[in-house]
Amino acid sequence: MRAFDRLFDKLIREGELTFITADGKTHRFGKPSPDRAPIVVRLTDPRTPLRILLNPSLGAGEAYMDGTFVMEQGDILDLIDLITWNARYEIFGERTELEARIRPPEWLASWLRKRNHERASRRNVAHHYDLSAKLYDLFLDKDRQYSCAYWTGDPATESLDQAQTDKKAHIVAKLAIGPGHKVLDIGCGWGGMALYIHQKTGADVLGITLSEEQLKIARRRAEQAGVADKVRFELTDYRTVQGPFDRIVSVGMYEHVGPAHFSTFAAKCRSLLAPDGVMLLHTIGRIGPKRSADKWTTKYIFPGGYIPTLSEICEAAEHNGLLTADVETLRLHYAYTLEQWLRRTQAHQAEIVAMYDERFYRMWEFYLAGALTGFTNGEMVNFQVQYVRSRRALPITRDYMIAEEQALLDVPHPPSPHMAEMAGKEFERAGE
Ligand SMILES: C[S@@+](CC[C@H](N)C(=O)[O-])C[C@H]1O[C@@H](n2cnc3c(N)ncnc32)[C@H](O)[C@@H]1O
Repeated sequence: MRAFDRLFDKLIREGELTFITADGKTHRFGKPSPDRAPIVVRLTDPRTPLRILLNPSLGAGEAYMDGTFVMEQGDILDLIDLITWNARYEIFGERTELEARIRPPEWLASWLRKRNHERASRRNVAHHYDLSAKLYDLFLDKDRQYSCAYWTGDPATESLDQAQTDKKAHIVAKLAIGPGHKVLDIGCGWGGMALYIHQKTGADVLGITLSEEQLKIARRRAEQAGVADKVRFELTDYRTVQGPFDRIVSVGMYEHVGPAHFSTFAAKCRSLLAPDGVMLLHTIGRIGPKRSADKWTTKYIFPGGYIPTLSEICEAAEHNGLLTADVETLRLHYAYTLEQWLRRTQAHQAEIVAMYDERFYRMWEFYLAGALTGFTNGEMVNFQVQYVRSRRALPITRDYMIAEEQALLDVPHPPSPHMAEMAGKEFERAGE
């Protein structure tokens, strides 16, 4: 237990954390804080401290799933928040002494990292997205957007549905889509973005996914909306889709690509994009140095997952003829989104346990709580990166984005003069 005590002694400075171990002993760390209620965890299996030392997130995550890591005071979000808050400057992301001694260094880990070839990608996607659609209904918004929402109002009172609608508008505005355009949505999920694009712009859209469950639902939605000839969905890997497309959008999919394939992804998008085309990539990103995803997450939640840094994204684009026209960092939007997903999951605990079991429920709760703190205390943000092939593909200022977004949201706003310039037409300001 000495190494375990040393680890938490070093780590917990603000707030109070107590472990009660299987032998009934109490190990208290940190000090009381006016901002944080004390947290008490009972470890019912004597092996858990060692498992945590060997690999903190894997050891704690598995023990939490197994029910041998029991929250006696506070919930799992309070605990992960306390740990990641304290760790944010000191040893965040560094290894425990024991872990460092037995695990390969980062260069070797990244060399050994599994490549997401096509068969592996299909298997990885099925692991996560072919879970029951009912599970996703319980915690996502009505349109089943499974990516960071865009909060324009007060996140305490704004609805998740509104923030997800605003996300779609924010992205589509950056694509400057016209009615005759052909649009590709790489990683289309349950089809919400593709249907929105067609409904708002009249463009033809092809959405691709590797999840059979998502495909069935997306196709059914297009049929029910009477637009199945305009909004098509295919079970296709990004590497095999055929172009060209005037616009490409990819939201929350790049996290599945993996660093060994960033260049392939960029080259493929370049080859699919028309010469005056525009692409918008929306992905979770890492603000610290390159690092593999943690072991618990890749084992239980996103096998093959990898969170890119902005430099990795940009390097792949630069080497493959995609001009980065615009970058936006969404710093806290995913924290607000994940908080809603976590609270909804917790509110539906009984249904989720009935659908799967206690262990699955605790796994899902641990996943969302851990992800949330990644965006509040850790190294996670969201990047929206806009690409073009030609520097003349878009207006020269960003005004068109604001005008387009407001038009999509039906907010009265004078259209940007650059929109007319872009369309090669005389601009007429409404009322003039
Ligand atoms: C987090 S979901 C995002 C879904 C949707 N864009 C959204 O925002 O709700 C990731 C999507 O990427 C898709 N995906 C992952 N790897 C893929 C690949 N190699 N080719 C095509 N789609 C892939 C998954 O099938 C899934 O639809």
